[in-house]
Amino acid sequence: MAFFSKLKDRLFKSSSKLDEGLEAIVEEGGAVEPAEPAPQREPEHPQHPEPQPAPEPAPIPEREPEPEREPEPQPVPEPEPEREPTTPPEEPGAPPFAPPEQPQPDDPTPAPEPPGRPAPSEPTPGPQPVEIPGGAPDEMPPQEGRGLFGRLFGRREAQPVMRRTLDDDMLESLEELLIAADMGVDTALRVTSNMAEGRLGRKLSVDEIKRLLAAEISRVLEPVARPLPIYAKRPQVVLVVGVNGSGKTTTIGKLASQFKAAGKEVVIAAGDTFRAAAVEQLQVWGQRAGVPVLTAPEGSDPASLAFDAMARAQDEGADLLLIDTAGRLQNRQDLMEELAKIVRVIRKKDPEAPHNTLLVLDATTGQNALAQVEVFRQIADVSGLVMTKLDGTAKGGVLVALADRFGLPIHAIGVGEQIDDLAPFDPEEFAAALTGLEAR
Ligand SMILES: Nc1nc2c(ncn2[C@@H]2O[C@H](COP(=O)(O)OP(=O)(O)OP(=O)(O)O)[C@@H](O)[C@H]2O)c(=O)[nH]1
Repeated sequence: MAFFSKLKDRLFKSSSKLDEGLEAIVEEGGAVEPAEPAPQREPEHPQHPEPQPAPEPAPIPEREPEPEREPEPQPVPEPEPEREPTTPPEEPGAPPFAPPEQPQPDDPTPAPEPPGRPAPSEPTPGPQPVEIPGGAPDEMPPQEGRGLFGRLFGRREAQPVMRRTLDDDMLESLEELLIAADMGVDTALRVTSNMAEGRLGRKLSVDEIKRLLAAEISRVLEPVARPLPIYAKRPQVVLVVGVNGSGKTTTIGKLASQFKAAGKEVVIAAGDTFRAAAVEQLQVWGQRAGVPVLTAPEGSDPASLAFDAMARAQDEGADLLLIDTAGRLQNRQDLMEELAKIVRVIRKKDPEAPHNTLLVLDATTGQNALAQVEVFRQIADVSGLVMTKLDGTAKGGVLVALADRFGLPIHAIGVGEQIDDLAPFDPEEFAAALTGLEAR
């Protein structure tokens, strides 16, 4: 998958850190095992768990008559009000939105399975050992290392490989490595104890450890990997919150472009009226995407802009209204009041709005992202996360900690500044990239 290699290249810092750390751990107490007789055939995808085809984005079907749900009185939109979702658009760009939500407890109509993505798995009650995907890969030398006969007939020559016995010392080193990779203490402990479950005393190579680690990480991430749901509601109002510089404006620009490319009518409200530069930046994105950007004079009331934008989006029958907001956490009380006011006024137009409140987090802030989630959950009704700047940071592990701690849906990740550098969050892909496993 094209995005995988991009993600892997760009997560280089995180994966190389883990790579090097794992090698050091195995070398420290390991020994080179003599070559073993090799099995006859090499699996097609020795490097990846369950060699399945990569999940493909599903197309957005025409907005068609879907059974209207009876509006229910919902004073607080938590959990997310379930509406009829549509499905996501085709390539290009694999937009990070659209597969329908899983049925909510208050929804009498079960949502259809999201195409192209397995349903989020139930949280596993306790540690359950996962199979090392791909079997015993280190017995399999790379293609170049095989003799002509081996290559012709699928036989291969075994090569010696360094292995270390999984014991308490090694687990401790693994924990430290994961903590250093910004996974957080609790998550690192949970992941390593799951890795150890039923495997203490086993000799493991670096590659086997990577597979185990990737499988455990993937298991933590799976339940939260949910693309931004698209509702039949018009306009679907998406409020975008986050601290200054986290990537809100860029994310809105990317989303607007991708929605527009998928045939949706989008309106943007430049609600950060305190930063002229942010407004200009949004205007540039809007021009690029061919999406109107509503602005207001610097320092004016963002709530009144949001109200106007809502009115315009309704008048024009827009599918989506994306509202940018200020991220001045220095004065939390002000920001809380500002966001509350925005919500209050748009609810005059649609009592269920905003339909999504996206918190945009900058991966380079590492563990600080956890604190930001705590704060924004207090001041806004955060319904999902977007993590930006996963390119060029060694702190990608924080996403695993976020998933483990909050369980909030992670809709998309940003790995660059270009329009197509926002993609749906794929847990397996991410885990493989983070641990430095090869592409499937
Ligand atoms: N490398 C990289 N840079 C990003 C990504 N997303 C955003 N950026 C950059 O991060 C910087 C800040 O992004 P903005 O979108 O302006 O952030 P913001 O949250 O809107 O910031 P304010 O307007 O100050 O509130 C810009 O230079 C973006 O180009 C990403 O995924 N990767």
